[in-house]
Formats: sequence, structure tokens, C-alpha cells
Amino acid sequence: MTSPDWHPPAASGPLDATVTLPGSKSLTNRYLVLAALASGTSRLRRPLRSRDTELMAQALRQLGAGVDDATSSANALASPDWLVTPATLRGGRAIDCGLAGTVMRFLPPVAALADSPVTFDGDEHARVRPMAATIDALRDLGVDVDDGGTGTLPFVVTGGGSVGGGRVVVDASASSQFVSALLLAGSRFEEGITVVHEGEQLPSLPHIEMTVETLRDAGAEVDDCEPHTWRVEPGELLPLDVTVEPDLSNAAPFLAAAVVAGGTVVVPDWPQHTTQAGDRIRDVLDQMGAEVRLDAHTLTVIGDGSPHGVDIDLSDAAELTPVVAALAGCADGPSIIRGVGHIRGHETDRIAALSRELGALGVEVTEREDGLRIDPQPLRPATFHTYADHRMVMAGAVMSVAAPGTVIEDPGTVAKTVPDFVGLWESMIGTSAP
Ligand SMILES: O=C(O)C1=C[C@@H](OP(=O)(O)O)[C@@H](O)[C@H](O)C1
Ligand SMILES: C=C(OP(=O)(O)O)C(=O)O
Repeated sequence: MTSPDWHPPAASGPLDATVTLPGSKSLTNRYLVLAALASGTSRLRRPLRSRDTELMAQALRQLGAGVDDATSSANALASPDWLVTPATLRGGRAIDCGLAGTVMRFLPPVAALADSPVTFDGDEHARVRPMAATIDALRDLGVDVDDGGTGTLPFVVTGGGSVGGGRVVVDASASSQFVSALLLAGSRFEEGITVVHEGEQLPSLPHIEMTVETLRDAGAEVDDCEPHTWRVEPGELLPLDVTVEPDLSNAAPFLAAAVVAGGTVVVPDWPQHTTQAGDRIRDVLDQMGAEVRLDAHTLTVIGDGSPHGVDIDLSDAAELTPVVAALAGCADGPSIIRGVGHIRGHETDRIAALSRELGALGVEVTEREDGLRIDPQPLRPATFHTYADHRMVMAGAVMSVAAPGTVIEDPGTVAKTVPDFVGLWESMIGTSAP
């Protein structure tokens, strides 16, 4: 069911806002998986509560783990902590992946450890997302996967209680998540896991680094010395007590708003060290002419209302593409975004969707095999369609700053990662002064 159209308010002048972002999707869902495979109860502080993470929590419960709310003593206003209690994994369940890449990729290797078959399915849009690398890798490891020959959801994983593990070759050109998935479960395989990527490209590498770092946080022995090869030794995972960083990719549309409207947007709790790919937004905004300052734990972005065009490779932070493309559509010159061909397999074909929707607002967009060329033109408001893609809602919101009157279709889809996006956005725009 789609949600009613959203009419984002127009900014009446420069912004002066502080925006506190919810937790990182990628970190929350990695911690949940590792905690469910650990040797004792874990505490996740300030986890993201959104559709993707609730789906992960629910799936792990179905596999036998306990995932329970616990009030956070540190900050009663923050989302409740999650206490995760591992248990012997059980099958015989049907898991709903929604449209979450992290659920559909990370959980099949976990389900292979369960004692009976586990069925995976998801949204209509999920059924066209690439899954073959996960399915083939599991089969190479001796796990039975019945996908009816499609290479996509739905499928049934039958592992029989244990996985031998060993060396497996995957082509992760379509998603880094294929590598992360095998590594996350790999320490529980009898021989651990060695994953070798062989393929044309490896997008979103920081996300694999995040997987390696979170595994090490849980005490796993991981060797990533050799390019495109990762080894996780078999062994116990330790319980975690972690605080989830804010989601830096989800900060991007708010920071971009300062660049388009002019003024200042501040994001508290920005980490000094992070494996989040979204941290790349600092460099992108700097290249587009914004003043970007990271002091202690606060990121400040100051814009003058006139972003510059850029020629930029976003292969390591592909999830930023929709917001950066929107910013480029409001810029003072042309832009090229390179290295992101694989985002045709994200929540929707993002290259086609951005081309169509920016085009409807007047921007000249050329689809390239590996990205987009964007030539800004005078903008006109229009309805911005969102294709069940949370980041299309974010891109549309950025465009609405430069093209007031723009209407966002199905804004509710943003609940995939930021359920309160509309509220946060409207509060931020409300700080604009004539
Ligand atoms: O592992 C993760 O948490 C993610 C990996 C990336 O996927 P791709 O490698 O498919 O780009 C990223 O775009 C996605 O939003 C989250
Ligand atoms: C690609 C994304 O999500 P997923 O984790 O579903 O792949 C995204 O959030 O931009």
C-alpha cells in the first residue's frame, strides 16, 4: 500500500538547523547477526529502528534468537536498546526480507546453520534484486538451495544444522553484500570461511571493511591482507556491548539541503573514525563548494545556495548516488557520477529512476553504463516518483528545495531506514529565515 503524497515545505531563506539522525542501518544489521551467533547475550545501544532492522530482528527471532527491547539508561529519549540472546538455530520458518539487501544477503548463510529448511521471500521489488552469488556460494559449500532456477527470491535454504565451510569463490560485482554475508556467518562454519572475489568490479568496499571490523569487535580472527580475499577462522563470537553510530548516508540529504538552500546544518555525534561509506559525503560536499567542518563529534555544513558540478567516482559509497545526483541537478554546472553501474540492482534501477525523475523537473540527464551525466537546467516543480526506494524520497526532498512545489509520491517508503524522515525534514526547513 502506498502512502499519501508529501508536499515538502519550501525554505523561506537560509537554514539554521541541527539534525539528530537515527542509527546506521548497516551497523545495526551486522551487530544483530553477529549477536545472534555469539556465545552470550549482547546489548545494542541506540540501534536503528526502521523497516530494515525490524525485519532483521524478526527474522532472527524466527531462527530462534531472542531480540528484546531494553530501556537505555544512558539516554531515555533514544530508541530502546536491543538485547540479543543467541540460541540453537532452528528452521521450518518463512523469512520476510522486505526490500532489505542486508536481510536477503546476510541471513541465508545463517539459515544454512539451522536444523531444517528456511524459506526466504520479500517485496515485489526484492524479487528482482541479484541473489545468484549467495545461492551459488552456498551450493558450493554443500548447502541445498532451491530457487526454482531463478537466481532470485523466493528460495529455500536447507543446511541441516552445520556447514563445513572452506574456500569459496564469489563474483561480488553486483553487491559487496555477497562477501559480507559469507564472512558474517563464516566463523560458525566448521572450517571457517575463505572468500575470494573474482569479477569485473567490487563496489562499496567500505561495507566489507565494516564487516571485518565488526567481526573483529566480536573477537573473530579475520585475515584481509590479500586484496579481494578474506579469511575468517572458525571459533566462538563474543557477546557485544556496542553503541550504534548515526547513519551517515542518511545524514546526506539534510546536509545537501544546506548546500542548496544556503545556511547551516549541523549533525551531532558524527564519528571521528568510522567504516561507514556515508562518511564520504564530507568530501563530496566539499568538492561541490560547501564549507565542511568536523569538530570533536559535530559535523557542520555551510552552503551558499549554489552547489558546483563535480566529476566523481562513487563506487565506494554507491548508496550516496541518489542524493548526490539530486544535488548535481541543482548545481551551477554539469556533473558526472561514475562507478555505480551496480545500483541498477538496488531497491530499484536507480540510474533509470533518477534519470526519469530529475528529467521530469527539467534537468538534462544521460544514463551511462556506470552512472549518470547531469546537466542542470531551469527547474520546474513536478511529482517525484519514488519506486519503493527510500533514497528516491531523499533525492526528491533535496530537489524540492530548489524546485518548491515539488510533490513526493509515496514518502512512506523512506521508513526502510528513516521512519521519521518527513518530521525531521519539516523541522529542518522550519528553521529557514526570510
Ligand atoms: O552491506 C551493507 O550494509 C550495504 C552495502 C552496500 O551494498 P552494495 O554493495 O550492493 O552497494 C550499500 O549500498 C547498502 O546500502 C548497504
Ligand atoms: C542499497 C541500499 O540498501 P540495501 O541494504 O537494501 O541494499 C541502500 O540503502 O541504499
